[in-house]
Amino acid sequence: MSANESPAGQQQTGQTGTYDSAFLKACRREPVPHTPVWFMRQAGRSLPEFRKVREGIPMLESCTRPELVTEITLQPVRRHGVDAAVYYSDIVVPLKAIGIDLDIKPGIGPVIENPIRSRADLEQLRALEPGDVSYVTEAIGMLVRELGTTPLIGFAGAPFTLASYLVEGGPSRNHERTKALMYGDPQLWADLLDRLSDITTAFLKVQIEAGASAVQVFDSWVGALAPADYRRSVMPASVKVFEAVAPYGVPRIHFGVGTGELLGLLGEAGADVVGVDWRVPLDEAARRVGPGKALQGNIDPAVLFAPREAVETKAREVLDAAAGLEGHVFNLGHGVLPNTDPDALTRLVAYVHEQTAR
Ligand SMILES: Cc1c2[nH]c(c1CCC(=O)O)Cc1[nH]c(c(CCC(=O)O)c1C)Cc1[nH]c(c(CCC(=O)O)c1C)Cc1[nH]c(c(C)c1CCC(=O)O)C2
Repeated sequence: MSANESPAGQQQTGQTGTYDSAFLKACRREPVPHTPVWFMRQAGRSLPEFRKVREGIPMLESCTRPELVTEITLQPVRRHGVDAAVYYSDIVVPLKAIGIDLDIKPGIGPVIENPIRSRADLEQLRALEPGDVSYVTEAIGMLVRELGTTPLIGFAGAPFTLASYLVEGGPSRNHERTKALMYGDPQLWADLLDRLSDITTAFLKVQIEAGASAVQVFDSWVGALAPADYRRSVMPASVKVFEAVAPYGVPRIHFGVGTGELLGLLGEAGADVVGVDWRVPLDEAARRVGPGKALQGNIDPAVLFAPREAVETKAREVLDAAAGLEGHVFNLGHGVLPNTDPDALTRLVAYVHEQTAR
């Protein structure tokens, strides 16, 4: 039995040697040698070595170059000693790959040339074929060889968060056009989310088949919804994604921001691990999510700008709140902010490892 096989001998992942890693054990709610740590947006602008290799290369182009993707994905693993790598890409990469005219504008985010607001617009959303993102398969192949026993997390945007970009045409504070479509034309909305769930699923499958050891679904903006609306108009599409990737047996993480009132439903949607932002302490989050799930989180990313002692006090609070959990993956409550001092992240990883060594 190789290290990436379960006791039953079932092949769990294409990435050899990661099965016994602290990160995957925590996701499976098994005892761990230390609490595993990784950071959302760990690969990116907070690192000088990232800015150096990305110089002059637009974001979306960088995602199509396997050697560059491999280097950027490895940078935070080398520097911080995190317990998992997160694949360098973006939630809009599969949309670009099926021919949607979009760009990622520095300092703004994804901007869509022809937003989707009518039934005719829906035709822009064709199915994603693995061949559309062959660079992802190639990059993950290179990465899993380089990473050894460090697991690689693949990811995709959840249907609601992708829909918000597509309908608004770009980032939005209030998601008003998105909600207008959701309330005003429920059938078109349902069809839109259903197509997006197939694209999200296809993108996750490519990453798992290439060797990713876990996947995270980012529903970053879903906290804008009331629970009843989430349950009726969004949850079915997310459930479909989690069910479709379940047979692979890799842990599925489900993350959103401002989801205090939605945590129970996020748990119900089917993931193995629920990501929690900094607004709800993890012990309370565990009560809301219910049994049988690991939790991920949840230090406020802005805390990293405070002096070391304050960061450690906050990290200690997170660890204390997590003490009774079935499984805990330490993370921020949202992505690393661009101006974060990388050394503060390195120190935080060391602190969590040292405080939780068993
Ligand atoms: C909502 C969302 C997006 N993209 C993503 C999400 C979900 C996570 C979240 O909630 O923060 C996911 C994402 N985007 C990126 C990653 C890389 C992997 C990692 O986490 O390290 C991940 C996981 C790279 C990126 N994605 C982006 C950058 C920066 C752009 C650049 O370097 O040119 C990176 C490194 C751009 C992007 N792409 C998006 C935004 C809002 C932005 C920021 C715009 C800006 O402030 O410049 C859409």
